[in-house]
Amino acid sequence: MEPLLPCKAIESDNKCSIVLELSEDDPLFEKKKKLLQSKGFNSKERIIFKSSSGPDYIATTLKVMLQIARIINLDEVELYFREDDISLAEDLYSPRNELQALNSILQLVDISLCSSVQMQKDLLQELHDAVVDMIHKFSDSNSVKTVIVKDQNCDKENYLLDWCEQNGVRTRLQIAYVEGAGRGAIALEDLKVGDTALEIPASLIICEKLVHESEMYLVLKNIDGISSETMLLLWSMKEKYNNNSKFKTYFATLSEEFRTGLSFGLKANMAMAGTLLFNEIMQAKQHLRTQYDELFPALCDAHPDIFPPELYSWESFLWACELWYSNSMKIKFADGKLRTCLIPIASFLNHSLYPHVVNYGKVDCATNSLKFCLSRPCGAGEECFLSYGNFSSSHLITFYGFLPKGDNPYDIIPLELDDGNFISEWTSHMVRGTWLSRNDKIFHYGLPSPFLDHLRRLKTPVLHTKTPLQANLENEKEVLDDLINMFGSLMDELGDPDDDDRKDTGWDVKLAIEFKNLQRRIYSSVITSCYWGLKLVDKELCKCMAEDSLG
Ligand SMILES: C[S@@+](CC[C@H](N)C(=O)[O-])C[C@H]1O[C@@H](n2cnc3c(N)ncnc32)[C@H](O)[C@@H]1O
Repeated sequence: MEPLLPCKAIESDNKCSIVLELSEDDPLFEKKKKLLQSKGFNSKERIIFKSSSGPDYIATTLKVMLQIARIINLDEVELYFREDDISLAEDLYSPRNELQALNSILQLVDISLCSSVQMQKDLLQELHDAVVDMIHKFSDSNSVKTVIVKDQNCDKENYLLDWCEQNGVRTRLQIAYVEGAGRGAIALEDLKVGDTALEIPASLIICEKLVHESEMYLVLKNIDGISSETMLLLWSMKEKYNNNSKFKTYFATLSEEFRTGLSFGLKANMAMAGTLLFNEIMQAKQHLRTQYDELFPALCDAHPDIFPPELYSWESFLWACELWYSNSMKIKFADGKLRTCLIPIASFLNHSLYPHVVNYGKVDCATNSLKFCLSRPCGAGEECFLSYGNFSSSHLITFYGFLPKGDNPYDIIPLELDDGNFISEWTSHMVRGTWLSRNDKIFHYGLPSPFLDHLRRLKTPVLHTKTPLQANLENEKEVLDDLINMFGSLMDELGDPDDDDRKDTGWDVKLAIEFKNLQRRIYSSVITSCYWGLKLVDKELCKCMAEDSLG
């Protein structure tokens, strides 16, 4: 769930003002406040609209609001990699940020619409339409074609859909197989911004309540430190085989194998050696194995009637882990508690870097249901996507088993550096593919400024005999040379791409090699950008020396 923009609207007869406020609870408050100030804004800004303002005024004012809302909605990675070069046309940070910022403004306008007098209503409606128009324009320029796989049977899914509808689910989505992602949810009709694509009554959400009602709870509640997630996992291992289960039709739609990184075989493990993915998968598997060994066979030995040994093998445990990792959602219930849940139908929604549904995860107290409302339009026949979160590809492969299409801004390489004991805004540094940057100019080279600044400060510029600019440029060359060496060594550690066994068509080996190639591509983009940077710096140095020799 993404945070909602903390804004408030204030009204008076023929004008209204909207307050955009950066919450002091935001963990990135100081950094965002500084950025807002650098653009001439405070952490709390009131924007005034008058009914006689006219469309140009509305468009210009919305632009200002968007600038503020974008900063308020930045996440840590976006903040680290932001490019504040004034020569860049727009402060566009990422599709995620743009959609979140626009929707946060829309939400605020809509809240004000509900409680305003007629004159303000017209004005706010105009504002609402202008924001929706901006979302449409942005959506059109980022749309992806849906390819439905026609010859796949969806009987089980349709059966589940019927059962859910009989039990209060309202859906404007149908289930179909889509290319490269198993099943997905397809819009049955044109859906607009704000429309509810899917509504699930709380009674159909699978959560800890079901464990509490089962006989295994009497045993599990006495285990020190066991989490409700682990209890649910153990419950689902057994419930899957329960013919009288309320959720029988749901369990019938689940795959026998999930094919996430947790199921990678030996060859795939070898193929991804040296990558970030290898570390992530090994750590996760080790953690799960320890957890399993702490519980089994002890539970089966002590309570074979409740935990039949044939249902509680390591393989079954891993299946349940993959189910919960790849299909669960964290939901806030009416009592204010956050619970990890499985949600029939909603779990057919695939992930996208450019999702339709951004804000979800809170049970609506008025209807006691969970609503999936659109943050951007979704046309009839188009696949409706969620965002599972701002995850790197290694995380998505480990816990979900796929590499997302398109440029993932969260594919970062964390770097361990000498901290140089500098007081800095950033305590850790990272890089990502420089193709994601829009600034390849001198002193930028597509690389993040906090990282470059850190490296510059690690070097001591020679300032005595040369002009400061010349000294800076020489310092810059050393930084770039160091980077080329550093990323050259990292690239070598990944081995020769020709050694990757591309003939092996196993799904896991394929994914492992795809990831390794992604990591190579990131390293290679950094190296290429540094060589480009060296050229720019050399050119500038030549200019400097020519000017010096002219006196
Ligand atoms: C919550 S389920 C979504 C429904 C799933 N496609 C199915 O057939 O059950 C999550 C799983 O869907 C698949 N998935 C989700 N988004 C995907 C994407 N963008 N590309 C490929 N596979 C995706 C992955 O297998 C992931 O573990």
